This record gives sequence, C-alpha cells and structure tokens, in this order.
Amino acid sequence: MATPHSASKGPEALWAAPVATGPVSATVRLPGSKSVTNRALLLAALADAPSLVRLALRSRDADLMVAALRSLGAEMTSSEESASSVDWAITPRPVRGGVSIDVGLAGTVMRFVPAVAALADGPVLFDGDPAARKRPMGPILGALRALGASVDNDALPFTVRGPISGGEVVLDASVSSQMVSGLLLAGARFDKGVTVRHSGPPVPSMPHIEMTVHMLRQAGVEVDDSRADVWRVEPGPIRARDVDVEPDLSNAAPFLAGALVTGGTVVVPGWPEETTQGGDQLRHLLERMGATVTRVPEGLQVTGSGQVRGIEADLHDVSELTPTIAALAALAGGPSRISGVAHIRGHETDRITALATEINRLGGDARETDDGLEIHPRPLSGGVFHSYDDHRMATAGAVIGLAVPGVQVENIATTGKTLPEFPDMWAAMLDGPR
Ligand SMILES: O=C(O)C1=C[C@@H](OP(=O)(O)O)[C@@H](O)[C@H](O)C1
Ligand SMILES: C=C(OP(=O)(O)O)C(=O)O
Repeated sequence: MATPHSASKGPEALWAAPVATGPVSATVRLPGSKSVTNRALLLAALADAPSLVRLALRSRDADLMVAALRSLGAEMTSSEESASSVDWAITPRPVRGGVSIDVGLAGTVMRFVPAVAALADGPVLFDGDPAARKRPMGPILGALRALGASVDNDALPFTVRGPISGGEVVLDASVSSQMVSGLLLAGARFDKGVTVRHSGPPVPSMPHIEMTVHMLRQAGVEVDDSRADVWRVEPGPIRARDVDVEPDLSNAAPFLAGALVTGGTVVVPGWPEETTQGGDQLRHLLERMGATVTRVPEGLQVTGSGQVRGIEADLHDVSELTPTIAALAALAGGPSRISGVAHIRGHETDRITALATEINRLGGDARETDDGLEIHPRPLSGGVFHSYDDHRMATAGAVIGLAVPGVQVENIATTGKTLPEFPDMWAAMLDGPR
C-alpha cells in the first residue's frame, strides 16, 4: 500500500548537486501527472460505480489524496506498484464524516477535498504542514459557506460541516486556480450543482481549470464554461471511467533544462499530442531559451547548444514552471524578466523571494518585482541552495548545480512531494544513454 512519504529530512541534510562533465544524453521516463492523478482519484471516489486509475503518481501529494479519500469512505486497492507509479482500483462509498484529514503541503488536497467533505454526514477536520497554514484558503472556504456548509476558519486548520446544497457563488480566485477547480470537481454532487463566478484580478494557471473541466466532461458531467470567468456544473452522476494518467510534464522541466544547460539531449517518452497540462508550454519556453525541440517517435526531444538565452516571459498560465525557468535564467547569457506570477508568493513557499534569495546567495543578480523576477547574467559560485520544503526550489538548485561546482541543495527529499525518485533519476540522466 502507498503511504505518505516524509515531509522533509531537516535543514542539515545537504545534497551535493552533481556537475555535468559533458552534454547529457538520456531518455527520462516521468511518472504520472500530480494534477491528473489527484483529479482522477477524487472523481473516481465520487463516481457512480467502481473504476481504475492506472499509472497514477506515487508521491507525497498523491498519497495524501489517497489517504484523504479513504478517510472519507472510498475503498482503494493498489496493484502494479513501482516506486513512483501505481494502479488504483477505486470503489466509491457514501462520504462519511467524523474524520481528520492531513493535507501536508498539497494544494490539490487542501483545495479539492473540502468540497467533498461538505457531502459528509459529520464534521471533517483539515490540517497540514506548518507552511500549509500560510497558504491562501479564504476564497474557497467562504464559497463553501455561501453554498450551505459551515466552516469555522479561513485558513488551515479548519472543520467543514455539511450538508451542502450548492447553487451560485462569487469568489476571487486570483490567488489560485485551485479555488475554482475545488468547487467544480465535487459540484455535480451538490443538489443544485454549482455556478462559480470569479471577480477580481485574472485567474492564474488557467490550463489547470481547463484540465478540471475536461476531466469532468470525460466523466459525463455537464459543464458550461462558455462565459469568461463563469463555470456552471449541472447536478448529476459522475460516471465511473478507467483513466490512464499522462506523464507529469511540469516535472519534465528540470530534466529538459538539463539538456539546455549542458548542450545535450533529453527525450521524454509519452509526451501527449494533446493535453491540458500547462507543462506542455515547455516546448515553446525552452525553444525561446535556445533549445531545439522536436517530436520524435519515442516522445519529445530537447537538445541544447550549451548556450542558454535570457527570456522575457509572462508565466501567469504556467506559474509552476517558474523555478526551472528562473534557474535557467540565472545561467543565461543575457537578461531575463519573468512576470505574471505574483500569486506564487502563496505556493509551497514565497517562490519569488525564495528564488531571488537563493540565486543571489550563489553570487547571482536576481531582483524581485511585484509579479515576478528580473535576472541578469553574473557568474555563480558554489554554496547552499535552500529549498524551503518546496520540491520545485530543490530541483531548481539541481539545474544550477549542473553548471556551477559546489552547489549543495538543502533537503532534496522534499522532491518527494511530486517526484520521490528525483535524485536517482537525476543521477541516471547524468550517467548517460539508456
Ligand atoms: O490544479 C492543480 O493541479 C494545480 C494548479 C496550479 O495552482 P495555482 O493556480 O495555485 O498556481 C498549479 O500551480 C499547481 O501546481 C497545480
Ligand atoms: C504549486 C504547486 O503545488 P500545489 O499543488 O501544492 O499548489 C506546484 O507543484 O508547483
């Protein structure tokens, strides 16, 4: 059975980031998408019959989703397990209350599961890591209240008490697209369905809402997203369907960046022809930074020239790629400006401050702006790269370490949030063709 991976190994754990001794040449198989896995598991647990979620990610965030859904009553049996992948057979059961749920630091658990808990017959307590208590929750908890649930706080820890009747709600989702996804995913099970209206600055990470809508429609749920910033989910059954989870394209980012930094080639098998994963934007972003990107029969191939070009990029839609793009920018030959990502101050850590601090600690020139970073070329030297319990900070440190001797990434185990095999996969990429 999958069990939650540990949150961290403490600040004293330093990982000597390997320096590339030449161009990498590797095929890197990524396990399943965190975002697809956690949506598929949740929809299966609320469906009208048993189903399979195949090639699901095994990682801390996915394990926390499994534990949460089991606590709420779903039956889940695993097979075909490897270190980072598992097939789940899921039998939905009536949602039960009187339980506590650990969300860890997983946005998909803290923002998606409360609406499920609002279907339960008793109270459900939510709590998580100390850093999770700082992540924005107000808009979705306020929305659940407006839809009929009682919620006793505006941040973690909180208790949700149903029943929820559903209906129409207005919220400000400019802090996270997950505020919308979290209401839509369970919305078909509310008596009146749900209509969510966003009011405020633009919603970030829109591909993730498109992923939610797409997966709901695949499950036979009627969703109207024809008006900007309004989503309507009709009440009705969520149809059971077997799902194969796509590889995690956002987790491909550091490996593909490795091709760019070292002037080598990395192939990611199984890159989908069509996808709602925002990580697909890497094809364009890495090309703009100097890579040659081609589809080959095995998947997506990225080849670097050894020169990284600076970039001006609005990453509002694909903000989870910011740490990798910032790491590349720190190694680039020209200046970069990343904009549109003010909300990532509320991700696993304040990623804008964390990236500027850690790049500058190595001697770089990174400046925070209101909604992103300006990064200018400056030679870097070795030192400790702090990860702030943030998986994507840790992998950003690994990317810089490919080109800068002496980088030590603090708490590399934090990559277990979405990619527990990261250190081994990184070593294998550097070991050469396979
Ligand atoms: O719904 C999802 O699966 C996600 C949505 C995005 O969150 P934000 O909208 O908070 O950026 C993304 O950054 C996160 O990694 C996963
Ligand atoms: C922002 C992220 O995660 P979460 O799902 O916890 O919001 C991320 O993985 O980059």
